Amino acid sequence: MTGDEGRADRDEQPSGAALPHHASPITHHLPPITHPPALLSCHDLSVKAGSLLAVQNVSAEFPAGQLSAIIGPNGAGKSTLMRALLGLDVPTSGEVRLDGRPLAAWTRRERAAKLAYLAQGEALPEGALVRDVVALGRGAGGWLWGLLPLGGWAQADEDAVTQALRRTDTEQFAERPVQSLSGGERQRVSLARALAADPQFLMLDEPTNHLDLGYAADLLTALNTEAAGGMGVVAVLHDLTLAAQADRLLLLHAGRVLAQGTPEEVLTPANLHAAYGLQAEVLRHNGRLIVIPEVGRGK
Ligand SMILES: Nc1ncnc2c1ncn2[C@@H]1O[C@H](COP(=O)(O)OP(=O)(O)OP(=O)(O)O)[C@@H](O)[C@H]1O
Repeated sequence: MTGDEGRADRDEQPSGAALPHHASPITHHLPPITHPPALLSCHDLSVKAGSLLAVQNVSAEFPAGQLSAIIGPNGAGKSTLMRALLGLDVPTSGEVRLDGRPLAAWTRRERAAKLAYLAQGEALPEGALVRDVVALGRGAGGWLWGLLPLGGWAQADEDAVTQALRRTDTEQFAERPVQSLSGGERQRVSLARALAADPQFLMLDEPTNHLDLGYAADLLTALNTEAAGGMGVVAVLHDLTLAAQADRLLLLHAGRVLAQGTPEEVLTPANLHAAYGLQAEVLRHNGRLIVIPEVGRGK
């Protein structure tokens, strides 16, 4: 029995059994049960990439219901950190926790049901129809010969695929082969594939790469919508003005945390100089931050 079930039993009053006047229902004396919000976190995490210690002593929290962006210069360790958060790379020390429990203690199937991953520059299977690609996202239980879902295919799976197509505005492409789509449209199909799994956390590595400003903004809007709906969204982003619209930022430099917090706390000229070796102005416009790097004019 879970704690919740026990609580429900205790709260239930026998039907028709009137309480004496002086006695108030027992529920009045109990504090409301509060569940801690879902959290993906890492604690003093160090991870090797090849022979290099690419992530060093990183502690950070990625709450559900928020869009968190991991930023930092090339080679800072962003992708390595994300892979470790997903359990794809094993840490050399420290640990990742999902809902307070070490990630290593979750089964592969449990992890696959909770965490969805959109890898950097992910290729889609040429020749496949969009709807079939999105359906692959429902394969957390595994696929037989890569074709048949092991757990059977229920109406709930079909509905989740349709919902994912709608949430990413890709329903219009559902019956088209993926190779007929533009880069930005394919990226939204990849996102739909990840959302079809109905994950608790959505992890994306440079999802706005190769997207024009319009598609990039659409994608960020879609991620904000998912976060507002309660999903934990963690994205590696290079564009700092886009990243400034996340709820939280984690700034990495040479594998270590240089700063973390709100965009206002992290995107300071001093932090940007320390991370990127860059003189930059940070402006506020209509409540948003805009990062303007100083670019030399040449001679
Ligand atoms: N297999 C490997 N063998 C050796 N070094 C590696 C390997 N994979 C990554 N690295 C190094 O680890 C460091 C961190 O790489 P990582 O891909 O995590 O950085 P990143 O911040 O995601 O970079 P980028 O923004 O360029 O994608 C880099 O210096 C990279 O060269």
